[in-house]
Amino acid sequence: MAEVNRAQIEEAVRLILEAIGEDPNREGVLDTPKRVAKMYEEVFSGLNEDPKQHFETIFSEEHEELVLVKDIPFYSMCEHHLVPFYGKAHVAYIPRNGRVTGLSKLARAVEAVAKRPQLQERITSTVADSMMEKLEPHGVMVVVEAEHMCMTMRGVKKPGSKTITTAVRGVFAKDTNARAEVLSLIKN
Ligand SMILES: Nc1nc2c(ncn2[C@@H]2O[C@H](COP(=O)(O)OP(=O)(O)OP(=O)(O)O)[C@@H](O)[C@H]2O)c(=O)[nH]1
Ligand SMILES: [Zn+2]
Repeated sequence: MAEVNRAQIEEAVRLILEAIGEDPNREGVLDTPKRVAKMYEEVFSGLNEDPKQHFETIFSEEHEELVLVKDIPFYSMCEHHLVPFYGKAHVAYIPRNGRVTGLSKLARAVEAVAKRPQLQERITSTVADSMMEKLEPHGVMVVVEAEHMCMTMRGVKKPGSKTITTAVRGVFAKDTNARAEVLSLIKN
């Protein structure tokens, strides 16, 4: 995939500054195009990353029971408005055939998927599907809760409103108790 084109972003930001009626040569904003380009390179770095690559680390460990990493903070950018949405992701899975991955890899996958223009639903399902494909577990459950700045600072203006999305795969799709266990652990 193409790397971020910083010069092009700088040019675009200069144009935006001009278009909103700012003077792009004013001292305070002179370096803003450069700063924004650097920031976009950072916040969109996930475009160059396949979340599945993080699940190459597999330990052979006979634990065929729940693993949950909860309260993984993330920041993403809404693909409709390019403003942030952010919150927490909770990632659970039940390993199979000794295919246990590193705990940090669950957080790394969330990060890789979040750092792109995104929808909350797609973050949730992409993490779940990547884990299903690479770890072949009994099941995966991903819960994401977030606040969308496009709904708080503008538009409908509903600060404090939270969006919760879930993706359930494998055993979690069939077993209400398995889902309930994860939800109660997330709440406590
Ligand atoms: N499903 C989904 N919608 C999102 C997400 N982030 C932002 N949106 C919504 O995307 C929609 C875009 O709606 P449009 O009518 O095309 O754009 P808009 O006129 O700016 O909409 P308003 O936000 O209602 O002012 C809005 O309803 C946003 O709330 C997300 O992660 N998932
Ligand atoms: Zn938005």
